[in-house]
Amino acid sequence: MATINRLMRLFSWSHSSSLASQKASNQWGVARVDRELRSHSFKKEKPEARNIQWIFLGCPGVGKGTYASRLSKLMGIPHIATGDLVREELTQSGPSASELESIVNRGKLVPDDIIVNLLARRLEKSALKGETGFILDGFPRTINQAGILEQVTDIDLVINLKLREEALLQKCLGRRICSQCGGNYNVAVVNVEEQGGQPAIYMAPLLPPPSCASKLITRADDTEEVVKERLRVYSIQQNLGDDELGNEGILIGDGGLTVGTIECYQQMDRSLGFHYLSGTMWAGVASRKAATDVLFRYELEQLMNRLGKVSEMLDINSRICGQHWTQALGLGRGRQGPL
Ligand SMILES: Nc1ncnc2c1ncn2[C@@H]1O[C@H](COP(=O)(O)OP(=O)(O)O)[C@@H](O)[C@H]1O
Repeated sequence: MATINRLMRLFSWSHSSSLASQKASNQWGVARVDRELRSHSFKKEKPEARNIQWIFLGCPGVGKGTYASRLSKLMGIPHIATGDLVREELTQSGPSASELESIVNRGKLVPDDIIVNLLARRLEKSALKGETGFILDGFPRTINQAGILEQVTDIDLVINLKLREEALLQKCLGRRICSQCGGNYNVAVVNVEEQGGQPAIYMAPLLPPPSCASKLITRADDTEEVVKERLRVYSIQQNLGDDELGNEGILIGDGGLTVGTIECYQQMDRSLGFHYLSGTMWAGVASRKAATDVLFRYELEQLMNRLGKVSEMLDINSRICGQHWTQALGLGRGRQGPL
């Protein structure tokens, strides 16, 4: 049975449950997962029988959504962003939506039980379509979420992206969405000076086509005050996890890959199994701006075509990753709280 189906057996408990009833019943959590696990056989699937299961983590504005959605299109694997699931939920009317809206618009994290339930519903849709893999974006964000995911999936790769706070703030404030087609753009020209040994960062804007230009809207939680709060919440998670995040393992990046640099993309390529092509891809790339442009111009398409079967990719990944991602996150040590 597909991994997603196993996830669904675990996650599906009340698709119609409201925020209030979920809170009242307080029935979601690791204890419940443990109970469910005991009543089912959760034999892990053979990697060759399913598609990839990757995770993109990183601060608000780091670009994980952009990168994940591009990979998703290229590989034909669903891109599941928990932030999008939350925003979809906000379009529903009712007391749950307004309570959720107040959490999101204050820059806080949505409680684990709600986010897990939203994810379960999304995965059920995937399962009905016969999809067997995913690129998860923005989940897990707490140790509890990571523990739940770990119990029901075999995560192949976790990519942890990072960027200096000045650049993150500029990127979040520059984000725009086309109210008609839903396309994501960024009007900010990110230009952060070199400081204390940290390299300068330049990122060109990602401008909309003329057809979207007059229909751009800004997310309600992308105001300076809320972005700063989201970055603060995220940095608490990072600080708690940094000692483990730096470990070599399936969680790639030394405490996170700093995006916007050639090295980041090279390291990401290697980790995704593209290392044997990096020499060709990066030869002659002279500046950071060029590196960013090259990455997106290539769209990784040619690389993916040459990469071949998913099983081959998994094999490459397992050779790279000496340590399981939960170990890298310190889950084995009974830690609780945010990542
Ligand atoms: N895994 C999660 N756990 C808790 N809350 C989440 C999670 N994913 C998304 N959210 C909520 O949705 C909001 C928007 O998420 P997202 O679009 O990923 O934004 P960003 O990464 O830019 O902060 C978050 O600020 C948070 O309130």
